[in-house]
Amino acid sequence: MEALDYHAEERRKAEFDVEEMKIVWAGSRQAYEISDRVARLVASDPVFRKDNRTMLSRKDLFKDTLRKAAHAWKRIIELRLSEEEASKLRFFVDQPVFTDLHWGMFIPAIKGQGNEEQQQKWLPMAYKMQIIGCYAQTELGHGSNVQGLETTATFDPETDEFVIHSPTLTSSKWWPGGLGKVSTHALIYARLITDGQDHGVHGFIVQLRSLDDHLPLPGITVGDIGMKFGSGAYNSMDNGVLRFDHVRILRDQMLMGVSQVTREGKFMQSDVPRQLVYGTMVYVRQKIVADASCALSRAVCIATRYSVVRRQFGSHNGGPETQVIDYKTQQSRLFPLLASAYAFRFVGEWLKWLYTDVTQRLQASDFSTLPEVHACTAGLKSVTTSATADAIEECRKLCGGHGYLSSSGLPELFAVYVPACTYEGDNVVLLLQVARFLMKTVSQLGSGKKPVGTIAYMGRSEHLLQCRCEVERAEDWLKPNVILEAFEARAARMSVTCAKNLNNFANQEEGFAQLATDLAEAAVAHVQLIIVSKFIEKLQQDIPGKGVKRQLEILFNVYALSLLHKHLGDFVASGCITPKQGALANEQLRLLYSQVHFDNPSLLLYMVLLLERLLQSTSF
Ligand SMILES: CCCCC/C=C\C/C=C\C/C=C\C/C=C\C/C=C/C(=O)SCCNC(=O)CCNC(=O)[C@H](O)C(C)(C)COP(=O)(O)OP(=O)(O)OC[C@H]1O[C@@H](n2cnc3c(N)ncnc32)[C@H](O)[C@@H]1OP(=O)(O)O
Ligand SMILES: Cc1cc2nc3c(=O)[nH]c(=O)nc-3n(C[C@H](O)[C@H](O)[C@H](O)COP(=O)(O)OP(=O)(O)OC[C@H]3O[C@@H](n4cnc5c(N)ncnc54)[C@H](O)[C@@H]3O)c2cc1C
Repeated sequence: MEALDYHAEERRKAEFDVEEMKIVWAGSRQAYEISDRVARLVASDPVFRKDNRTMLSRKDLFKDTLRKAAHAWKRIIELRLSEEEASKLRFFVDQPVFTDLHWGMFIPAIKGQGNEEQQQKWLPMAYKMQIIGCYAQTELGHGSNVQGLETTATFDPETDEFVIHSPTLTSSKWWPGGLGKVSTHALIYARLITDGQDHGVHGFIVQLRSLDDHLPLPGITVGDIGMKFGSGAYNSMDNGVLRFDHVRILRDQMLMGVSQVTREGKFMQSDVPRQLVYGTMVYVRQKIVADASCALSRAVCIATRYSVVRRQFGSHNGGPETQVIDYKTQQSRLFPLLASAYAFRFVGEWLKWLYTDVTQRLQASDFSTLPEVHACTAGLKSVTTSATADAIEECRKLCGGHGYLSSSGLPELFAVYVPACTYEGDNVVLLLQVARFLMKTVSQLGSGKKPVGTIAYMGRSEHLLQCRCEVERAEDWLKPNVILEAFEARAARMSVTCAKNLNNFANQEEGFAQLATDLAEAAVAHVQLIIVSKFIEKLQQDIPGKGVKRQLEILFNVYALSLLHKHLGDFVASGCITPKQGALANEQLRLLYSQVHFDNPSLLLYMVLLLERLLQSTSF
């Protein structure tokens, strides 16, 4: 049977309503219709072709990218696409490009950290793309340590200006996307200095290039930092280097939404947390979680199609060889990745809600959920991108030799995706931020301050430290409450143990440094609990369509039990489950794999419907 006939056969065998499942994946019928419409628009437009990307030189790739970006903008205007449709179109063009940063960071930063006048001045030009902006925070010497940035912005009361300067080689801005060739402006993060006093890092809008001839302005040295990982991939982006030699800007070019400098040069810190200067990073981190589910679903689509079509060994009496998807080892490697794509999809939907909620609260000067939002966005960005990067590599291996061919789509997908573990915050550094939040929560348990939200379980830690999971048979692991309690007990015990061990150190900072690895692991346990709990909440919603909820329940159990199996040591060490119960969980997982198999190609193939037009380079 031809591969495509087989796919059609597999779809027909689906035990669930594939059309309804597409809507679950998209988040709503409207979102699905927009995605499908824009995906067809991109796939049918030869300008957006991607199959030649890995064969182009860096220069031709960059020209091709600019051509696509210009064509995308033209189509957005011609078709009067909405902001959501335009964002989808940029996403489906699927090539790192300067507009990612203009729309994804430069504009959000002005909206989040600029005052009303600054938004009115800069946003209309940015929306019309009369100016192109980038987000220039990282320097050659500092990326993770934002408070270590060296670029200076010194207020000159004589002229009512800031002098932007790069005092050292390591203060050179290094990495900002869009900086190397395209951006006319940058959002520069620099040390604010007034009257000799250093007020820490703040944002400044600085023009880099002339709007007439695009040449760098006086005092500006700017360029591209060169080839990056792999051919094609992120080389379509002009990540750049930038140095300032006493460049003067007007005082009103400091973003004044969070803090201000008066005409007299007085620094005014509004009664808002200084960390709002980090707000754009929080915004992008929550977007990256949803993006992880998309990248992961692409890789899993490719690996599933291969696994369904590929046959190897097992022929009897000249009959067909065995489909590799029937091998238990292939299933145990592939199906948890399929389940993870859904898990990240759903937690990404929830995180978008959490971010929207905190944005509304901030407008009412309610900062109460800011710490939790920081911990959730940092932790989920870290855990989902690390898992997705590993999963794309696993999908390459699941496809045998073909997975290493560019035409499989996997090498390019891997090369474009893996920097997500670094940009918007190194994943370990972000886990340590989560750990800081967990330790602060544990330290306050006796204070009467009741933990709420995603950390509420910590308020039940006394019970959780004693609890024993009620599992006597494999099928007991199919109960969401049993799984949830196991994950809560593991997370609570790992955090409480770290807190106890920290008390053995006279100096908390020294303890934190010595126990950093344990703290990072406790952070992962906390974040995985969030993902599991949000999957359960999704399943508690009304999910229409024949068999759709049943399939999602199977995927939930595959996701949770494969994690439990992978981290069995943590669970057993926390005392909440016994080795025998761990073995029963693994037994249940094996049973689940056989159920996922019969529907798996349909589950995945409908995602292929949405994405195969985009994976034009996938040739098998
Ligand atoms: C290409 C595909 C893209 C997919 C995404 C799709 C769409 C996205 C849209 C657009 C983006 C497009 C492309 C994205 C791709 C590439 C672009 C990449 C851009 C970048 O990489 S920008 C630079 C990113 N850099 C970082 O993330 C730096 C990481 N470091 C930090 O954040 C900070 O240095 C730190 C680690 C948090 C430490 O900060 P520090 O001031 O020293 O604070 P601490 O002393 O550690 O803590 C003090 C206190 O503050 C709290 N805190 C810290 N951060 C925050 C925060 N962000 N919000 C709220 N609260 C915060 C912390 O918890 C402490 O609180 P305590 O109560 O414990 O005191
Ligand atoms: C493709 C790409 C695009 C980017 N785009 C932009 C952009 O548009 N704008 C921008 O401003 N930046 C951008 N960046 C830069 C990016 O934000 C930084 O690279 C990132 O924040 C990591 O910082 P770093 O490079 O200093 O890594 P480092 O912090 O030097 O990390 C190196 C190692 O040190 C470890 N480490 C560091 N601190 C600690 C600690 N306290 N405890 C334990 N371990 C630690 C890390 O875990 C890591 O293993 C981009 C980067 C890439 C790769």
